[in-house]
Amino acid sequence: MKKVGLVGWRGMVGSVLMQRMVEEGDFAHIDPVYFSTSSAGSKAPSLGGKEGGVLHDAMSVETLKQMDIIVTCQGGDYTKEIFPKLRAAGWNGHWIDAASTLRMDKEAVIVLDPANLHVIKDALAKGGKNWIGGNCTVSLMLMGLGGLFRQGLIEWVSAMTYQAASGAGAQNMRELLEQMGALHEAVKTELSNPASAILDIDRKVAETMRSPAFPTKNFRNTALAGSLIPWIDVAYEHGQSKEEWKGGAECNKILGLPPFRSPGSIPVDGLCVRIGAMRCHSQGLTIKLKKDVPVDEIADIIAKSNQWAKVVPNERELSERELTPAAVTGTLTVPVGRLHKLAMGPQYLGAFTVGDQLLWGASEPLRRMLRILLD
Ligand SMILES: NC(=O)C1=CN([C@@H]2O[C@H](COP(=O)(O)OP(=O)(O)OC[C@H]3O[C@@H](n4cnc5c(N)ncnc54)[C@H](OP(=O)(O)O)[C@@H]3O)[C@@H](O)[C@H]2O)C=CC1
Ligand SMILES: N[C@@H](CC(=O)OP(=O)(O)O)C(=O)O
Repeated sequence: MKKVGLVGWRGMVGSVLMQRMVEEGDFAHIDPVYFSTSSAGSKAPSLGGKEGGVLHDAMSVETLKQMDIIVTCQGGDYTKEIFPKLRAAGWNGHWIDAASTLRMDKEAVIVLDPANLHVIKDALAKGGKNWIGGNCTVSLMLMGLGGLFRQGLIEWVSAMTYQAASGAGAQNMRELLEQMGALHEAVKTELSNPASAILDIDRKVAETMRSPAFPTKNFRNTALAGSLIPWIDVAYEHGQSKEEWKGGAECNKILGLPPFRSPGSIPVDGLCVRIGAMRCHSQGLTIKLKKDVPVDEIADIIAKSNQWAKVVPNERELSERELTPAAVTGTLTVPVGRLHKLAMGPQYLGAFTVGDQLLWGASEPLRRMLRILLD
């Protein structure tokens, strides 16, 4: 049985991964070895009916070297420090990683098997060893629209995103809730009185979210609750944020197309915005099709692209009920709705999609890559 080193298993992404591995019976196929950057020597968890033993030092190249496969959700700094040392020490095992550090490396494949099994299989056949999970927004878009890409129907995509607090980390999810609580606290007396003036409530809410006492440390001194943040990650190039750049760069790499902005690649671009959802990213998509395809055919292609993509008819009640973070959170379903031709012409398609960014956006592609290596 393959020795699989698990690093970052107790973090937010790692915990979701462990939960999914238990649900899918993955532990039955591996000999799990747990690592920690902070508590080596302590008791490891026992998951999937397997005794975890003790935690090993995640910084020890000597111990890591004994693994056949390493799965890490520990983060980019860890990858930057440990991965080159491990390879330099001659380790030839498989490295499965949630962090973005290695994504654009020539040797690495960005894994999302429902969309790019062919790319994964090609790389495996050529001896590939580095398997990196994609950016959450990109993976979720491809889970929803994979069929249209696969059939070569897409000329370009503009993705306007509505990204959840979880993408910024566990502390940000907590801070969002603290902000919501602070806003409610500020007006709870007025709210309990149906006769109170809404503009007074609104004024108090605005004062509260602008107050220095409002909890904003994790969101870089900005309110998210009752507001939004129209910038995610660092500035990159061409006026894009890095999150926006990843849309084009990673999407093309995942699909095995030429590099973003080079001939033969598909332009993917748009604005990435943080909103007050907990862990589901949503995207409003404008898609230029290569030809005029009827909407019912498009819906059919999307519905058949994988078992998780689900078409929501373009109707008000169904969209309100099924095409929302509240409906999707904690599930693997990726609904795609609001499908209709836009006023720009018959080749322009509007769509809206939602997905859990801790599942398909982070942990699930890693878990599935592990199974591809094991099966
Ligand atoms: N957040 C996201 O949406 C996404 C994240 N990623 C990648 O995954 C990486 C990990 O992200 P995320 O899971 O959010 O990071 P976390 O901060 O939740 O966890 C990372 C590590 O922090 C340590 N840690 C310290 N204190 C705690 C605590 N109280 N509870 C749990 N862990 C703690 C753990 O390491 P130890 O046990 O060694 O102490 C843990 O493995 C990111 O850096 C990113 O590269 C990828 C896609 C999406
Ligand atoms: N940047 C994403 C989350 C994330 O971790 O992305 P990446 O895996 O590309 O670093 C967000 O903020 O929603």
